[in-house]
Order: sequence, then C-alpha cells, then structure tokens
Amino acid sequence: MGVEVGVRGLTKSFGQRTVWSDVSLTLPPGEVSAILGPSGTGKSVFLKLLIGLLEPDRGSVLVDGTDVCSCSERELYAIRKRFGVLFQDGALFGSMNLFDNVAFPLREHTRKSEAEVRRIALEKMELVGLSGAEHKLPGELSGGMRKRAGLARALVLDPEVILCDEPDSGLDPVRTAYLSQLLIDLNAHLDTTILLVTHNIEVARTVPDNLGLFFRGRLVLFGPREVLLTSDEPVIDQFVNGRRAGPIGMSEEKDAATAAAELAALPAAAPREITPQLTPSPGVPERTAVRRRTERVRASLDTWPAPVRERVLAGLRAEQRGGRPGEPA
Ligand SMILES: Nc1ncnc2c1ncn2[C@@H]1O[C@H](COP(=O)(O)OP(=O)(O)OP(=O)(O)O)[C@@H](O)[C@H]1O
Repeated sequence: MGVEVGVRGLTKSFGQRTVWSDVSLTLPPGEVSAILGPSGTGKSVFLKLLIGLLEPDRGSVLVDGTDVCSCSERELYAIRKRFGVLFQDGALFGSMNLFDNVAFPLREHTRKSEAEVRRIALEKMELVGLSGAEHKLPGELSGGMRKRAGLARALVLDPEVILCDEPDSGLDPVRTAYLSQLLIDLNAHLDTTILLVTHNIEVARTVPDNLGLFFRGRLVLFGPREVLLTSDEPVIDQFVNGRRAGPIGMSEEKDAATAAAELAALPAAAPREITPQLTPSPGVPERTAVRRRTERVRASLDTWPAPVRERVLAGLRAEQRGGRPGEPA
C-alpha cells in the first residue's frame, strides 16, 4: 500500500516573496488527493518540496518517520526512490524511444538484469495502454501518449507515492477523460498514494478522494472531496464551479469590495452537487482506498460544522448506493 505523507507547518519564500506559509496536511495512504489553485499560487513548488528538490524556510515533510526537509543526502536519495513523479510535459528524453525512456530509472537506480528491466518496462507500458509503441520517439507522439509514457516511467520503481503535475494540461477533453480513468485504475491496481495538481474542474470533481486549494499565500482548506465540492467558502466555490464572480481575478486578486458585489449579484445558490467519483473500469479490482476513506471520513465528522457534516454524510450515503446525493435510496 502507498505511504502516508505528512506536511507540517511548511513555509516557502523566494527572496522577499512568501509563496505560502504554515501549510499542514496529510496525504492519506493509498488515497488520491488533488491540489487546486490559481496560477502562481505555488502548487508546483509544493510538489518540489515534497521530494526535497526545494528547501522550505520552516516546516517538515514526513514520509515514514523521515523528514524530507532535514534528512541526510543518503536518506533523501532513498526517499525519492519511493516517489514516482509525472512532470507537466512528461519530461521525456527526446532522443530516446519510449521503451528506453520508461526503462531509464530502472537502468539508473537498480542493478536489475536487462531481461528484468524489459519485463518491468513492458508491464508498465501495458498498464498505461502503450503496448506496441515501444520504438516510437517522443516527438512522434500525441500529448496524451507522452503523458502516459511519463506515467509509465513514474511507475517502474513501484513507487509508494505518485506526484502528477497537471497531468491533464494540453489534453483534449476526451484524452483527459481517459487519463482520469487511468489514474483511478492505477490506484485500484497499485493502491498507491497519489497527489495531482490540476486546473481541470472535471478532473478535480471526478478523480480525487481529497481536495485542497491554495490562495493568497495559504492552503485555504484540505479535506474530503465532499467538503470542498459543497463548500460555500467564496474562493473554493468560485474555483470548483469555474465562475468569474468571486475573489480570483483574471491576472491578480480582485479587491474585496468587487468580489463581494459580484457574489451578491449571483442568483440564489442552487444546492451544490457532488459529482459522482469515477470507479475502476470493468475487470479492474476495487479500490481498497474507498473503504478505508469512508471509515476515516466518518471518524472525522465531528471536526466539521453541522451543515458540512450533513453534506458529507449525504455524499457518503450516495457513494455507497452508487448514485448522487439527494437521490432516493
Ligand atoms: N526556483 C524559483 N526561484 C524563484 N521563484 C520561483 C522558483 N520557482 C517558483 N518560483 C515562483 O513561485 C511562485 C509559485 O510558482 P509555481 O510554479 O509553484 O506556481 P503554480 O501554482 O504551480 O502555477 P501554475 O498553475 O501556473 O503552474 C511563482 O511566483 C514563481 O515565479
């Protein structure tokens, strides 16, 4: 099963500019989580801190008792091998064919025989639907295929945590839907902890178990999908519904008075829908994370205000029936 990642009191600045401060969250083991937020709010920086590519001003990132932010180089090397990272552009080597790209971490970080490297690389390529494309060069592929190749490469060392920075960027809606399904199927097969960064509302609504949002230098909220998808916090509501009205402006934050006037002019809010989460494809095992998560969320209900608790419970009940909240059982 995937490992838990605990982020405690993390603050990051570049020079005088604080990207965000005092960020704490826990990525539950084996669950899929997503971080949202307008451009420039520090989502990619957050991913880099998780794997020790950047150092924080303060705070810790705990993986199995080791603090990524203060451990030795040797420990960091060992921790990084437990992470698989899908960078925004797939980060493939242009001169290597897909097979060699996918096999690269195995040849670089393990002493496996070439036969073993071949077996593992082909298995992961099959898992992401790239069988038969081994000899293609990245330049000959569509964006969707490059993403899937990047994902196969992120999987070859059997990571306990997968980080995906905007896996949907540059993909058409159909390819994005396939990729979303692939992430859910991978999670079902591997039970790996997954963290996505995404701008895509459909992905945010249908893939993750947990959501968080960065805005104005802080993590506004991180919690179960039902909480974020029904939140009446203006910036969360604006983001998950892709609306112009609200605190997020085109190029910068709006002033509070403009945002408040826009929100007041909106029609009375309809009850917020929790879009059903994707389930594994036919023939793929069940996601064991779902049962664990339901228990975890039920156990945490007391920590939420009463109206939020009601909405979360409605969401959980609908999930168990395989329907939408509010539908008759
Ligand atoms: N190595 C660096 N040195 C200095 N500033 C940096 C560095 N890396 C990122 N930043 C700054 O940190 C801020 C957050 O950047 P980041 O790329 O994490 O944002 P993001 O939320 O991922 O944005 P987007 O959604 O557009 O990808 C930006 O202002 C960026 O310019």
